[in-house]
Amino acid sequence: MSINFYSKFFPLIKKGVASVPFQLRPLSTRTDLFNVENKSEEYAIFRLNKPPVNSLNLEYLNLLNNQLDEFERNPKLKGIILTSDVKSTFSAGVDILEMYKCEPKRLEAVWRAVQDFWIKLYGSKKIYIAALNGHVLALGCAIAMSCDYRIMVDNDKTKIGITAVLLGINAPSWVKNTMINTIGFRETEKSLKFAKIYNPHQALKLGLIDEIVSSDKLLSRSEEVMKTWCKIPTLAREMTKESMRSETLGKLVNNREVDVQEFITSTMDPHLQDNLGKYLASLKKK
Ligand SMILES: CC/C=C\CCC/C=C/C(=O)SCCNC(=O)CCNC(=O)[C@H](O)C(C)(C)COP(=O)(O)OP(=O)(O)OC[C@H]1O[C@@H](n2cnc3c(N)ncnc32)[C@H](O)[C@@H]1OP(=O)(O)O
Repeated sequence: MSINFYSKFFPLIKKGVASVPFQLRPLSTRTDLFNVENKSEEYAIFRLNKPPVNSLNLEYLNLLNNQLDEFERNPKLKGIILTSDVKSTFSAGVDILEMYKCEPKRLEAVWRAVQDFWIKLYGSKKIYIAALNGHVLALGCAIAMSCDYRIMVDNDKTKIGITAVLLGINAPSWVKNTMINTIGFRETEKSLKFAKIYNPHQALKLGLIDEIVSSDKLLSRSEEVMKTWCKIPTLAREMTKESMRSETLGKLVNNREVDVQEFITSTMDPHLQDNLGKYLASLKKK
């Protein structure tokens, strides 16, 4: 049986494979905002690099989405280690400036790009290992949870979690489902309702991350895990991933318009705008 989980949801990607042979692509890609280092034919390291906190605005999301497509087009590539070159932060989530005093058209484009990113990442048949070098907040946490495995630095000051509710935001159902699939229903309910933020040891206990290592070992340990996973029979691994994830994935893929409208309506609400303004000011005041 031929299986291509990703292209089931993105049929056009198949066309890309046909028209642009991957052998012609450069081995490594470097932009100002991220860096892809091909460690072997089988896996690459993908480093986010948008200081100060890898916040995700529309242009950045589009850039990252293109790179995820690029990975999918390479049939020899089995896995990607996703990490950050920004000191002490993996990602602080969506760029709050995209949500504050925003134009509905732009907000819609941002949210569609966020959906695309999650669908590509959660739905990828490749192995994604998150090497969490620093804070992992809000959408950053959803991204980490969408990877297959999470390794975090051993630093008590490093935070991971989703505090959307403090901003007056109800996390979308695909974020809730991703978290439920990671730490279970009860812990997700407590985590989201009470805006819980965890240090690495608390997160490990909960199953939100899988391992803690010292910062100097973060990449070497991630590569060790990746090499082990690359030895697993590919087709069986892909089929297992698909069978574990297709139901959750389908809930957003088949419901994108409702999710977009809910996000726009709730974000444009004056109370939420007021909260966002205060929150931004508090971040700047620090
Ligand atoms: C899963 C999604 C759930 C619901 C979906 C609803 C849609 C919303 C999704 C989101 O992701 S909203 C984003 C929420 N993110 C946060 O609340 C994180 C906020 N940031 C922080 O807590 C901290 O910045 C930090 C990541 C812990 C890093 O702390 P540090 O002390 O190192 O840096 P500092 O706070 O001084 O920040 C530096 C600089 O960056 C600005 N900043 C921080 N986060 C964001 C952000 N998300 N968007 C835009 N800008 C951000 C901050 O204001 C500082 O700016 P300045 O240098 O100009 O002062």
